[in-house]
Amino acid sequence: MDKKLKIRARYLTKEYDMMKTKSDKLKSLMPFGNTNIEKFWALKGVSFDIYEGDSVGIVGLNGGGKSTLLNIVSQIIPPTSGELEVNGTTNIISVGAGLNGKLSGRENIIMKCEMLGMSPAEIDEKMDDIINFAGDQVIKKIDQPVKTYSSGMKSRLGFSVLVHQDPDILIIDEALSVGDAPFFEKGVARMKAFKEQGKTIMFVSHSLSQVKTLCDKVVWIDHGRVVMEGTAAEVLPQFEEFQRTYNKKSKAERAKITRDSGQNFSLEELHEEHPDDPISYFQKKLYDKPFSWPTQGVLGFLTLLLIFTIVATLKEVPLRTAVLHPLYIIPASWLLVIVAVIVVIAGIGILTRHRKERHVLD
Ligand SMILES: Nc1ncnc2c1ncn2[C@@H]1O[C@H](COP(=O)(O)OP(=O)(O)OP(=O)(O)O)[C@@H](O)[C@H]1O
Repeated sequence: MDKKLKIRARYLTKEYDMMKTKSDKLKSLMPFGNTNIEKFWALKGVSFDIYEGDSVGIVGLNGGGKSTLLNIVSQIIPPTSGELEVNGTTNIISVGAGLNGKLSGRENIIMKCEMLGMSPAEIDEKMDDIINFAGDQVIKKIDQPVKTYSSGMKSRLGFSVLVHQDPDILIIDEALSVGDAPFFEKGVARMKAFKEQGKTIMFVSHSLSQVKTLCDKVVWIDHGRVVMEGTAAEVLPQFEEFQRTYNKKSKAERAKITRDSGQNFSLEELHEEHPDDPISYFQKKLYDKPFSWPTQGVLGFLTLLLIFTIVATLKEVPLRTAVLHPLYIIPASWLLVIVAVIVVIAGIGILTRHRKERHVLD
């Protein structure tokens, strides 16, 4: 019988804003300011199919895009473009993800279990098992705020909640790397049990021996692209060889490779590489598109009109009179200030754009 397709990814991309200063953060909140912020492509067209019962390891160098990919598959963050189909309920575990630092360990267990649709009676029944599985350190601090836990303790707590659920697809980011040997063995035993039940697993780890133990397929991602996929025996030796060579490069060389690779990418080029696939795979999702200049102009005009109407209403001046004689409602000195502010904002925009272009050319 054919295995069911669980996850189908086509040309997933992710573009992040590189917010370096407070003003970048402010700009990113405004529809008009976002276009000047430096961008970084963390994923550049990742495609794969994962079937029921597959246990897939995602390997790659630091910053290769593994966590970004898992967060997209778990639907925690949206992709910039591409198509994702997930058939089944997913659950992600990464260091501290989804835990609230202000709540105690016990309250976090309740919160996560409720979010996963468990009833209070079910949560009560599983509570002791979850706490015990997380290990001695967590047991001792279970009624203290999670912000006082080490990252390893947070991860073990999250992992323990995960393995006491019944999701179709388990998505695990580095969770097993932070435990001691007994925790790792318990974790591996649970994962193997999940595998035997036919669950689908996606697993990110820097420990290649963990990947070898748990995964029958491996996808190697480097600088946002799939380099190779196959069995652990096929992929891991080549990845290790690549890792050895890469690690010989200086820190500066590695930083340059990452920076260049994050910037030298466009959706148009990706489409040119795959001309037979639907154009919709290579278009930014609506929420990721910056407003075009004409749209920005129309929105700016409508905003000013709204402010004008509000001021006219507050001053009880009929709108027609206010339009014909704007100085009735806005004193000339205010007008001067408004014009000056607009000129300064436009000037800063032009200057930062000019600086950014120079920086890219340098
Ligand atoms: N929110 C963000 N804003 C800007 N850049 C980001 C953001 N999150 C990740 N990045 C960048 O995207 C790239 C991929 O990051 P990601 O965490 O997905 O890689 P990774 O393979 O999981 O890395 P590691 O193995 O070190 O955990 C990195 O260069 C990272 O600096």
